[in-house]
Order: sequence, then C-alpha cells, then structure tokens
Amino acid sequence: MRLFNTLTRKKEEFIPMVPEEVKMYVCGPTVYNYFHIGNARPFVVFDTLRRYLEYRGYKVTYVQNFTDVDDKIINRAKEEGISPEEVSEKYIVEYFKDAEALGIRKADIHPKVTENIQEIITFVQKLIDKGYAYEINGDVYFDTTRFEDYGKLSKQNLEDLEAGARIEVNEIKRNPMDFALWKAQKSDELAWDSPWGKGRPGWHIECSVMSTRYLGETIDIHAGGQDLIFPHHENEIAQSEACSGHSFARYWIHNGYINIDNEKMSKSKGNFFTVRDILKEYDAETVRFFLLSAQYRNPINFSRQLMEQSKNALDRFYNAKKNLEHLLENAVEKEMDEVEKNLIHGFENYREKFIDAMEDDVNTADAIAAVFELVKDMNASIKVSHSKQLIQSSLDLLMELTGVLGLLTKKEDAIDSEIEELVQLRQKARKEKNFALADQIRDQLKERGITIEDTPQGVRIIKK
Ligand SMILES: Nc1ncnc2c1ncn2[C@@H]1O[C@H](COP(=O)(O)OP(=O)(O)OP(=O)(O)O)[C@@H](O)[C@H]1O
Ligand SMILES: [Zn+2]
Repeated sequence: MRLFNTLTRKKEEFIPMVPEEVKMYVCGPTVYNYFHIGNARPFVVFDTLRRYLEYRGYKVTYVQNFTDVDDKIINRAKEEGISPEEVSEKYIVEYFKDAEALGIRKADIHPKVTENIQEIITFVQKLIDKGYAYEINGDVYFDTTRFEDYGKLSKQNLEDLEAGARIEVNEIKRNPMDFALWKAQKSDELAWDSPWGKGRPGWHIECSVMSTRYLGETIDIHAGGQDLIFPHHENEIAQSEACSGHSFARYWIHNGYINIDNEKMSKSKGNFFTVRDILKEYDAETVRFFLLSAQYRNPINFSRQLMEQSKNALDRFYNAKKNLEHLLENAVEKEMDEVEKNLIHGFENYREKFIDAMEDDVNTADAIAAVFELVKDMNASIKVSHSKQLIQSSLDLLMELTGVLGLLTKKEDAIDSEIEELVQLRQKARKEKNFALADQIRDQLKERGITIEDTPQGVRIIKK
C-alpha cells in the first residue's frame, strides 16, 4: 500500500516495522464541545484506514487520545459554573455517542492527559536533564535551537520561523519558537504538583508521552488534520526525538479540511455544524458516506447538495442489498453453471478495483466508485432464475467491500420491531378492507422514510 507521508511529501510504500503489525496514533479531540463535521473527518478516515489494514491482514494497535486539560475546557467550565473535569467527562460521553453513530470503532486505547501527568513530568524532566529544556519561574520550555531537525515536518527552517515570530511583551523564553512543556499555575485553575511547582502540561507534550507510553518510542503511523502539522506535530517530533534519540513516527498522515464557503470549518470561527445537529436531518451513514466521498487529502466543501448526493448514492447501495436479499429468499439451490461462474468472476474484478483504489493512499472516492460499478453490474445481470449460490456470493462481495468502508452496517431488525408492527397492522386493515386506515399507516411509515411495496412474494419494506 502507498501512503502520502507528510515527512517526505511523497507517496511511499507502506512497510510497518514489524511485518503484519501496525502501531497507529491519531490525535483526538479537545473535549469541550460536541464535535463538528470537520473534526469528524480524521476520525472517520483514519478509522477507515484501520479497517482496511485489518482487512489486508494487519494487526493494528490504534490509540486516540482525549485532550482533557486545555484553556478551552477551563473557559467552558467557568462559563457553565462547573468543574473542568465535569466538562471533559460530559464531552467524552458525547464523543462516544456520535462516534458510534458514525461507525467509528473504539480505539484499542483512549488515553487522557489527566491519567498521564506523572509520565509527562518524567518526560519533561528527562528533556531538562538532556539539556533540551529549561525552567523559568515554574514554566518549562523546549529549547528549539538545541534540536537540529526542528522544522523538518513542516519544511520550515528555524531562522525563518524566528524572523516571522511575534515577540510578546514580557516574553521570558530564550528563543521565539520555544514552546511550553509545562505551565506554572497562574490563579486557582487546575494544577498538579511537579518539581517546578504547581502547574499543568502544555498541549504538545501529551501526545509525545501517550504515544510513547502505549505504543513505544517509534510508531508506524501518526495521524491528524492538516492544521496539526505545525506547530503540534513539529513539536511532538522535537520532544520525542530529543528524548529518545530515535525516529518518532515513520509515516505522518494528514487529512484535508472540511470547508464552508472555501474556508476551514472551525469552532473558533463559528462556521461549523456539529455532527449532533446534522444527525437530526441525515442518517449517520450518509454523513460517513459524505466524509469518504473524497480522497482524504482533498478539501471538501460542506453543502446540502453534497449531503443529498451522498444520501442518494447510499440509498442505491441499500437498494441493491435489499434486492439481493429479496431474490435470495426465493432463489433455488443448484450448482452454479458456467454462465453463473463467469458472472461471479466478473464481479470479482470490482474487488480488485476497490483494493487498487485503497492501496493508492486510501482513495475512498475511487473505492466507492468501484462499489458503484459492482452494484450497477449486479442490478443488470442478476435474475430471479439465478441460483442461491450466485446470489449469496454476490451479496457477500457487496457486504465485504462496503464493510471495509464501514457502510451498509445498519441492522435492519434493530430499528424495526415498531415498524414491523405498523406493517402488520396495515396488512390487517387491508384484509378488513379498511383502506383509509391502511393508507394512513402507509403515510405514517413514509414520514419515517419507509416505503411499502406489495409484491407477489409479500410486502417489501424499503428504507431510506
Ligand atoms: N475543518 C476541518 N476539517 C478537517 N479536519 C479538521 C477540521 N477542523 C479540525 N480538524 C481536525 O479535527 C481533529 C480534532 O481536533 P480538535 O478537537 O482539537 O479540534 P479543534 O482544533 O478544536 O477544532 P477547531 O479547528 O474547530 O477549533 C484534529 O485532527 C483537527 O486537525
Ligand atoms: Zn496530538
């Protein structure tokens, strides 16, 4: 598989350190709000990369942190008159609700900063001992001039960066680009005891520490949104490589933005839609489909039109699945003849196309296109007269490919006991020739996105 590595700005063949095993770290959310559809993009695309790697036989260890110590959390806590812990705990619960809806599987480990304070202190102390960090008035800073490779990820050199840096009044750092590893407590905010007095960790150090603690000094893939390349990931590299003396992450993968009117969607600009709100209008799989409809490095402009397109496209996948299931119910078991075997063989070409697309830097847009072609071909060539074997293999293939994308996973039966009941009621009404009631129930179902078709084989339920 080839992945675009931000470190080299090239698509490279992906070769993990240990054959068949992948250690992967994804920068997680700062938990002070519901996440927006821009934030959802890294979670969904890297979840898809994980699913694909597993599909190809890799054992993936996946870590995604929660940033539960941050100024934004502290401010939100003040606004709401609750403690910062209450804010972060609440939004971690809410994160899992939306993530589950979007089919984002849980990471193997979801560490929090607050569970890693001792480890952070030890890490910072080691950087001081090695001469890479210094303490002033209870703050600890990383000395960027001591780390030769500073700027290697964002392709900037330290002199240019320093020249462009704004010099703040009361600046106590030695160099303009030095950044905080530990921040002394200013008032009564959240703080922990440390060798430098009461304080709390800076932002960047947490990911260096958690990645090292849970995955080791060198990992295979470190991922996040493009806005994290500088300074967050640049600083992570500086801290980690200064501390261990080894390469920190071998492949740096960054997703492009979800934009609104060609501007990055962000909480600070206020131009965002939370996933929670979008889910009131669209099904969660439609949102996931939308996020996968472009290759992960390309920007996507969020629009209702694109959401509608995603909805329609996903409906076509679901309808293909329903058709196959329906045919399966009535199909006969018989040996596949040559014609059927050739059909299956033809369908399998789409699996190859799908894999080629995913191998090429996780091109989910082309992978989805391959599933489309498969669906089109199946719709055109599978007939009522075909064998159970052929129909089952076709359905399995469709489910195999969409499963890698985390699509077509809706459990029909789970939503349906109530709907089933309404359908039964309508049948009964029809039998009793109470057509007014039957129509009323049909309209009621329609409002919930359910269409009913009366076929010779019985009632067919179609969901949007
Ligand atoms: N518009 C966007 N499109 C794609 N990814 C984004 C977008 N905005 C944020 N991200 C990514 O979302 C992930 C979660 O980050 P985090 O919760 O810290 O968001 P944030 O930086 O507070 O969001 P914001 O930029 O809206 O303030 C990060 O990987 C970040 O790069
Ligand atoms: Zn991070």
